[in-house]
Amino acid sequence: MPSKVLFLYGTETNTAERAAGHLVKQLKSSLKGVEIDGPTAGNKMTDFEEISKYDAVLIATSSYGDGDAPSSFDKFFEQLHREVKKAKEDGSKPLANLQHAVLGFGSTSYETFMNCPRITDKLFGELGSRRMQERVEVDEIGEESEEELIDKFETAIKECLGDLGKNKGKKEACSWDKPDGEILDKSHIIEEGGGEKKSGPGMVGVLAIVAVFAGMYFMKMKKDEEE
Ligand SMILES: Cc1cc2nc3c(=O)[nH]c(=O)nc-3n(C[C@H](O)[C@H](O)[C@H](O)COP(=O)(O)O)c2cc1C
Repeated sequence: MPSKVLFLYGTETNTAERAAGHLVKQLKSSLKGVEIDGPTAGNKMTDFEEISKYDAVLIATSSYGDGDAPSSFDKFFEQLHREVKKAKEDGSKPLANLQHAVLGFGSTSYETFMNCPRITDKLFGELGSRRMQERVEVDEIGEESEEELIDKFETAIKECLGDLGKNKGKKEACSWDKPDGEILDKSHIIEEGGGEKKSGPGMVGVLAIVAVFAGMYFMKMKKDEEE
C-alpha cells in the first residue's frame, strides 16, 4: 500500500503557499509509492482524527502579527493547541503513528522570528508525531536564499519519505528546538474568549471619561456666561 502524505500550508501573502505548490509538484514527479494530498490550507483541515490517518504531514507556514499564525492557518493553530491540551489531560498521543516536518517562513526583523512554525513543530511532537527531519527556516532577509532553503528541504524530505516505513516508530530525527528554540508561548489563544487580554478603560470607562469632560465644558460655558 502506498504511504499517504498530507501537505498543509499557512500563508498571508502566498510565499508559503507557492513553496508548498512547488514542493508537491516535485515530490509527486519523483517519488513512487507515495500518495500526496494537498497542498491544503491548514484551516481547511482541522480534524485531527483525519490527520492521524496519514503516514506523514508536511507543513509550510509563516508567522504574522506578534508571532501568530497567518490567516489561512489560525484555526488550525488553535485546534493544534486544543489537541495538545486534551492529550496532556488524558495522557494520550493521538499522532503516534504520524511523522512530520516543518518548513518555516519569516523574517529576523521580527522578535518573534519563526514563532508559528516553531510552535507547530513542537506541538506535533507533543502529540506523538515523529519529527523526521530538522525544521528548515527561511529568513526573508537572511544570507541563504529562499530558493536554496526550499531545495534543501526538498532534498531532505525526499529521503525521509522514501524511508517512511523503515523509520516509523523510531526516535525523532532531532528535537524541536533545532535549529533554534526561542518562542513566544501562544497557548492563551484557546482561553475562554480567545485572544490576548486587553488592558485599558474599556467602553464604560471611555463613556465615563467623555461624560466628565462634557460636564467640565458645560460648567465652564455657564461660568463664562455669568461673568
Ligand atoms: C505585519 C507582519 C508581521 C510579521 N510578523 C512576523 C513574525 O512575528 N515572525 C516572523 O518570523 N516573521 C514575521 N513576518 C514576516 C513574514 O512571515 C514573512 O514575510 C514571510 O515570508 C511571509 O510568508 P507568507 O507570504 O507565506 O505569509 C511578518 C510580516 C508582516 C508584514
